[in-house]
Amino acid sequence: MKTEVNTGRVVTRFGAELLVENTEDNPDIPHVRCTAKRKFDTIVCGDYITWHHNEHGNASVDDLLPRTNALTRPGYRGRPRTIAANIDQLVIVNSWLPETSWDLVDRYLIAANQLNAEAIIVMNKSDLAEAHATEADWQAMKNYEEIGYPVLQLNAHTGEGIEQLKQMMDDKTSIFSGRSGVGKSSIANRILPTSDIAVGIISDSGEGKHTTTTADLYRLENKGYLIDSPGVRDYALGDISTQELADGYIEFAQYQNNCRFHNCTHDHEPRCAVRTAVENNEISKERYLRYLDALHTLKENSNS
Ligand SMILES: Nc1nc2c(ncn2[C@@H]2O[C@H](COP(=O)(O)OP(=O)(O)OP(=O)(O)O)[C@@H](O)[C@H]2O)c(=O)[nH]1
Ligand SMILES: [Zn+2]
Repeated sequence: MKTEVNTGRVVTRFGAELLVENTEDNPDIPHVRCTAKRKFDTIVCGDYITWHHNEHGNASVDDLLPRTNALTRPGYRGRPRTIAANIDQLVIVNSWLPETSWDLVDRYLIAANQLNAEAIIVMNKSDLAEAHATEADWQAMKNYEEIGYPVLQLNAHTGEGIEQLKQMMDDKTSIFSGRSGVGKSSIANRILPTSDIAVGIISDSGEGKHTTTTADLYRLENKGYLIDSPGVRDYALGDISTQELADGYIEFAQYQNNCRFHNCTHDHEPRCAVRTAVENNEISKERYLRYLDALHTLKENSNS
């Protein structure tokens, strides 16, 4: 008979074995290794679970608690596979070399909206801004701030902006996203208190090699977490509908109810309130044009 119910958060998984952070108040041990039955194969990094100790000094998973959201990737035969759960915030990392693609930033913002997560836009390599940032880039950054996204200038080499980013990650579970070479590892190294403590616990005990198919949960200062893995980092937006695309452009929301057609795609439809807002400079023309590009690509793909 079970005599106890404890709560925990999944740090990482190795097959049927989970490394779990003990989230009980004043825990006797900070981490516990739990075995999970087949029905819990879907449990991923970031999940909250309940667990109990069993006779042999080990522990078992009792239940998977409800998720606020889950990050998925196309897996076997394109079927979505969950890789991480309960993400509060996407930290979208960009740099000046490789240069920033505002299309990609928009796509991550759509993904954040889909996940119902917050988003921070980080511009790393501030030392290269003077040589590479154009007037249009500064305009784009200003526009993101105007519509409500924080934009942070950062330098992972000097540490500029790092404290501010750390504070923005307090009390939240974040992931870093962005293309290769923008500085995600460099920033993570500055933010993580010590490298990989938790994962060391399980791999030292000879539990086999850690695979990259799962993600890892890192505890930050002030009750924050970072979920990280190669799969999380190059997370890309999956198939979305035209409605989901428009929803990702959050500044359209206050206008779209005034469009003549309730299912207006804000393209060629007459009396489109979003287009009027663009003409009146209430919505950034550049972002609207990127929306139209994305819309047309989406329509082409659904026709092919
Ligand atoms: N000039 C400059 N270079 C930086 C800065 N931050 C990182 N770099 C350099 O950019 C390169 C890429 O940094 P990484 O941290 O490996 O980038 P990443 O995003 O983790 O790359 P992937 O692992 O490929 O996804 C390295 O040579 C870093 O030293 C910065 O603030 N300024
Ligand atoms: Zn419209």
